[in-house]
Amino acid sequence: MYTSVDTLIVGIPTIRPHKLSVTTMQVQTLVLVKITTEDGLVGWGEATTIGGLNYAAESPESVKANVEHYFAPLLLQDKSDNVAQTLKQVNKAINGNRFAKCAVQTALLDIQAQRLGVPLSELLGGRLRNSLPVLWTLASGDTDKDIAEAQKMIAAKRHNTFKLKIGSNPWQQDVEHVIAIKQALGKDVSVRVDVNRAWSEMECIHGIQALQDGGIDLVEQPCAIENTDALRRLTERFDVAIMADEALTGPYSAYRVAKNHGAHVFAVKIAQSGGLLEAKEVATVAKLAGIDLYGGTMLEGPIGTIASAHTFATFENLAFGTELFGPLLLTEEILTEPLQYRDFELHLPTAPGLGVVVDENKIDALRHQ
Ligand SMILES: O=C(O)C[C@H]1C=CC(=O)O1
Ligand SMILES: [Mn+2]
Repeated sequence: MYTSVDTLIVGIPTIRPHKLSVTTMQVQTLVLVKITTEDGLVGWGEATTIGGLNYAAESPESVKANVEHYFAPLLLQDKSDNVAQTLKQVNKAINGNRFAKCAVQTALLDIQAQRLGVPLSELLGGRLRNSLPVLWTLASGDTDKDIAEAQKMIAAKRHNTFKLKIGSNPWQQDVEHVIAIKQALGKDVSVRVDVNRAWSEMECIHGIQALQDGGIDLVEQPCAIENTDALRRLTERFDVAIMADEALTGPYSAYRVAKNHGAHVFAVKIAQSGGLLEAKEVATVAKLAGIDLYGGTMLEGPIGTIASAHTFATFENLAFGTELFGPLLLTEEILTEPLQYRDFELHLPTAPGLGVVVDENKIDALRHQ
């Protein structure tokens, strides 16, 4: 029933350099998976990462190679007409490759939801909200530019919560930058930081204390991915919310962190979780352990972003909102109608499946491979 599986790599310049501790992005490389069926349905998924292999263990090129060589043959010979069984087969036959699995699962669920005539969120348990709060990440690397950018976003009613990417300078310098921005924006604007695992445990102790004293609301993945013991100790030590991000690589890792209450908040990402269904499992683990939720991004374009939105719209608890701003960081639109951002929120579409229409001519023009 599946007649083709294509993986497209699309490069889109960002609106400004986006500086993280692991890389500085000038271009985002979207990885899109397109699956077609015998009866003419088309499903889309996305497996975008950040900075090649700088952020995670899958690159755009590895996703493309593995989808073409391993996922596609499985799907093309699948006659089951049963998505759950197809996904089970894929998970049984293929180890790892969570980003690729997420893109393939998204496309299959997009097709299934279109076939049933319902928005994708309905296959994931149903929507508890039709729009999601979206913060903006300030990452120009310059304090004054970041303040001006934040003020512009507040005035335009686009974002009123900000995350600062830190960790590439000595911690004292980064903390000074954060506190200057917090002071300029005032007490009603929530400011959070993402250290992207750059600090040692001692740097975490000093840096987080200063951030907590300066009125920062949340500290994301301050220490090494594997050092979940340090993350737990920081969670016990501080009142400011400590969030696990890169440490979460699907339901099992979520369970291991949750078991010891190793974070106050989980950043749930569909790609890191290995799919939308697995992201739901991560959210359930968090709920059972009394851990709050935040809807994370791999800075995907509109397809991964709206797939994430369908998933996060089903979460009971979304105490820290989302960061589903990826498409707004890009200079080119690849949908015929852009995603709807207004009044500080992303509004979900109501059409069947993902509910978006991909502009394939635009993609052809931007494609690398
Ligand atoms: O959270 C991350 O680590 C990755 C990403 C999310 C927002 C952003 O600017 O970078
Ligand atoms: Mn993060």
